[in-house]
Amino acid sequence: MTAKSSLLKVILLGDGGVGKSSLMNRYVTNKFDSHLFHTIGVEFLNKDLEVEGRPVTMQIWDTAGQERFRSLRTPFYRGSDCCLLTFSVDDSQSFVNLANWKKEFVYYADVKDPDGFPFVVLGNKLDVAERQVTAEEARRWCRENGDHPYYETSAKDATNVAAAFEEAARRVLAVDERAEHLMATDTVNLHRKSRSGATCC
Ligand SMILES: Nc1nc2c(ncn2[C@@H]2O[C@H](COP(=O)(O)OP(=O)(O)OP(=O)(O)O)[C@@H](O)[C@H]2O)c(=O)[nH]1
Ligand SMILES: [Mg+2]
Repeated sequence: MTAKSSLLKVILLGDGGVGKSSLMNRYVTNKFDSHLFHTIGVEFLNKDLEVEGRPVTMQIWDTAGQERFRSLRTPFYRGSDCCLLTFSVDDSQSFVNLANWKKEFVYYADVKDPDGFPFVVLGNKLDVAERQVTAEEARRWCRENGDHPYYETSAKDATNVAAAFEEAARRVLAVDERAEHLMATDTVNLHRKSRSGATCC
């Protein structure tokens, strides 16, 4: 009997033009289009994969990064299992804005435990020569803002794209496993005889 596939909702956030749609398209269809239009609102695509032997259906939500579409995208944050905070290594403002994106997500997704929530940070457009953000700067931000995994990607030549999305899935499954473990150890077994034989009442 094949194991049931877990459905994971993964959302891409980040400034307009950093490459969110391109990353989703590269990962799901393995295509790259250098003349993509700005996303309006949100779109999603599904991708089936296996993570550590477990079947997973990843529902990837791509959002409009432009400020004017904030009210169109924020209602879709709720219920996300992982958030991919995306910037472009050739655009320092998109890197500076990561903190705002994280704050916006935590607020509208109503995340109860931001420190325990799986974020993955993507520095896209690695193929572009003129960088404005160094890998060290980006890694330091990730370390200091929640110890998030960091991937430098290129939707154009596919560098690290699958690796970044697979890490997102691993992080979600790890959170689920931790929660299941806590549930299992927290539940009191009312039928088990107490070891010492002592009775409480
Ligand atoms: N060189 C290079 N260009 C890229 C890469 N990823 C995206 N682009 C280009 O950057 C532009 C913006 O990419 P999009 O994927 O539309 O960006 P977005 O984050 O979805 O933008 P919004 O929909 O406005 O939020 C497009 O012209 C892409 O072809 C990349 O890895 N390398
Ligand atoms: Mg887009």
